[in-house]
Amino acid sequence: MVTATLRPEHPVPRSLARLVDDFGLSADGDVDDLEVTGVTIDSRDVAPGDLYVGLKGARVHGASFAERARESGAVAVLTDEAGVEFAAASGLPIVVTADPRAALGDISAWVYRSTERPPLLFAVTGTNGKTSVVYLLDAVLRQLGVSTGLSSTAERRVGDHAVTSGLTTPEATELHALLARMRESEVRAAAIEVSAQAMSRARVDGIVFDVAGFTNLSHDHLDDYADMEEYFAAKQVLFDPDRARRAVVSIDTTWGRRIADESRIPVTTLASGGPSSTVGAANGAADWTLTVGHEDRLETEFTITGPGGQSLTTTIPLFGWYMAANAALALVMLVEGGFELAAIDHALQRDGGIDVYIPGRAERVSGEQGPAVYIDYGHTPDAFLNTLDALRALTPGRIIMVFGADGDRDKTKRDDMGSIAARGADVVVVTDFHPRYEDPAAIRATLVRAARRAVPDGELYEIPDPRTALRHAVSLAAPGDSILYAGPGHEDYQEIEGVKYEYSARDDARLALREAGWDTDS
Ligand SMILES: CC(=O)N[C@H]1[C@@H](OP(=O)(O)OP(=O)(O)OC[C@H]2O[C@@H](n3ccc(=O)[nH]c3=O)[C@H](O)[C@@H]2O)O[C@H](CO)[C@@H](O)[C@@H]1O[C@H](C)C(=O)N[C@@H](C)C(=O)N[C@H](CCC(=O)O)C(=O)O
Ligand SMILES: Nc1ncnc2c1ncn2[C@@H]1O[C@H](COP(=O)(O)OP(=O)(O)OP(=O)(O)O)[C@@H](O)[C@H]1O
Repeated sequence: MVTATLRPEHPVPRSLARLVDDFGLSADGDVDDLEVTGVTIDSRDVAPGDLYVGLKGARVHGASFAERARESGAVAVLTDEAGVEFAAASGLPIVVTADPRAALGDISAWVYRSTERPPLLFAVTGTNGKTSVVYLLDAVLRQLGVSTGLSSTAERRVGDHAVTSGLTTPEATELHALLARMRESEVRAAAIEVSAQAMSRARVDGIVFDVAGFTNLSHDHLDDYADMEEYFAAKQVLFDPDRARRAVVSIDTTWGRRIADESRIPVTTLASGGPSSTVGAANGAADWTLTVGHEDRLETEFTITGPGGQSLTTTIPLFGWYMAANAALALVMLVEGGFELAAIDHALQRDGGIDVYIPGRAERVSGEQGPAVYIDYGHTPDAFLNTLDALRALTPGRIIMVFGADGDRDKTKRDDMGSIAARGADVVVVTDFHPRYEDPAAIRATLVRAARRAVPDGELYEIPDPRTALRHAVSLAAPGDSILYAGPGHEDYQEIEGVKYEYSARDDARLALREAGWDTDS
């Protein structure tokens, strides 16, 4: 599936010969009179006037798509030595550099002039909470009257124009095009989600963020990284002076404490406490602290208190300590980005709290009557721990949890996911998520085994089809109960053996509720 990208609508042509000179590249073919108006690494995304970059991939060399790129209007190819042979048949001039991926950020910035008058740039990294913080930043900025842009796992957005995202963090070509589009649209501030993979694969190269935020670090992606230390190191790079000017770091995990201690940029710390906190407010050493006030299923009240006793009390229309922690991080990032706390307070009081919608994050799809049903994007042990802990405090009845695990992704987290679900919920329904190329029965078996080991006599069902699993959960639920369907979040597909089948958990849950005679949110 190729997703749409946002590019400048009125690109300014750049001389290819000048690019070759400025970057010390070698050219095979005549580049003298050529101009480029864009750059992409995907032949399916080529626009007329593009420089097509053929990257060596895990499956195939991108240069082998040069002919397709030419048919779509590419004017030249940039590739490595190995790619020259593949690109030759296209007849396009070929520009060569030893490591095109390493050059991609700077070259994209040059083509799109994206570093000229950029918006105020916020970056958010961490295992869980990145998307949430990005949406929270965006919401408060809008409430302050600022024109915004964002890049998240769910969507890329410039003003009110949005497209669905492919990756969490776009490749450098797409990201610089997005920033150029933001400049065209007079966007003043942008929030960008930065994954560890993005740092490891040079996707945010060529950008210096004004404020970088760190949420937390917990078990995930150990298919990509050898261990937690390597995973941490990938994220820590964001807090170097050539990547970010200043940082706001949650020190709820010891990893955050390390970033705060080891970083060479100014760091403001935040302590929120909470169930997975390993440091927390208890050590009293943070610049800002979070206190959670009244909580119910519809909103959470919280206070942040900072240097000199300055404070702000507000609400988010979401449940859970962890969402308040995400909001606190967003607010402190805004303060570090130059917005005055008093102005933020004024806007939030005027609007009755933070006016945010985060697609598929603890999103309630049920109505007033019947069980509460939440669709969530949680797919890590720590996400399970936090959402279940928050839900327990708000659920007078039973918690029924429906979940599966990603195929072809970190298998080592499945045991913890199964056992945390069994311990935190009253009933678990194990189902299929995205099996990809793995045997779905084997994925379920691991989750079921872990759940049984943790709670041997727990109520557990194994139902492969997610639609049937959800209906079974609804049939078990009564008013006062909560159903937490963790995994699919905002997604509108299920991926099986390379094919993405249409499936929206949010829509299906609404349908299942109506079938059972309960009302829904819409
Ligand atoms: C493991 C990994 O990172 N793979 C990425 C990699 O794929 P690949 O090396 O297999 O590429 P390939 O299919 O061999 O193709 C080689 C080149 O040919 C190009 N191509 C390919 C086919 C075609 O028709 N035309 C074409 O031009 C491709 O754009 C690519 O440049 O390059 C592709 C192009 O950019 C990425 O889409 C792909 O990300 C895959 C989809 C992926 O799942 N990545 C994950 C690990 C990831 O990055 N995740 C993080 C989120 C983590 C979180 O949950 O927090 C993220 O930031 O999204
Ligand atoms: N601060 C937090 N601490 C722990 N878990 C959280 C936190 N914020 C969100 N979560 C859980 O993680 C899930 C994913 O949240 P979110 O999408 O904001 O994180 P993310 O870092 O963007 O993840 P991804 O990159 O996979 O999209 C949520 O649905 C929730 O279950």
